[in-house]
Amino acid sequence: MNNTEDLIREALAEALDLDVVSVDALSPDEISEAIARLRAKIDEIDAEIIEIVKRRIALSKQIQAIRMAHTGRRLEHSRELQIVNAYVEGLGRGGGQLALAVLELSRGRA
Ligand SMILES: O=C(O)C(=O)C[C@]1(C(=O)O)C=C[C@@H](O)C=C1
Repeated sequence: MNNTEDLIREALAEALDLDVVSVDALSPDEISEAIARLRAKIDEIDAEIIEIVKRRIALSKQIQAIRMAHTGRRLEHSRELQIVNAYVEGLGRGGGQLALAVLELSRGRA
């Protein structure tokens, strides 16, 4: 049994709430059901991500407004670098793209 097969079996077993799954024994409807259940979980996570990003944007705008009022500068490049590095550390190279997208949502185009 290779790793991919194990992964699929475990995913199906978890999604369908079964102890052991023989993948070959599942009907097309059961496979569709498993995918629908996994997608529902993804939808929940995406909704949470959207809420969290909205909270982040609000905080970022507060900081930007405060700094703008006190220094006349809205952005802080060194802080943005820290953030990009943290995302790369946490998620690998693609994390950097995500950080840039989050930053753009938070402060507009740099
Ligand atoms: O941390 C700050 O100083 C912010 O203004 C927030 C934030 C961000 O969204 O993370 C936004 C703009 C700055 O250039 C740096 C970071």
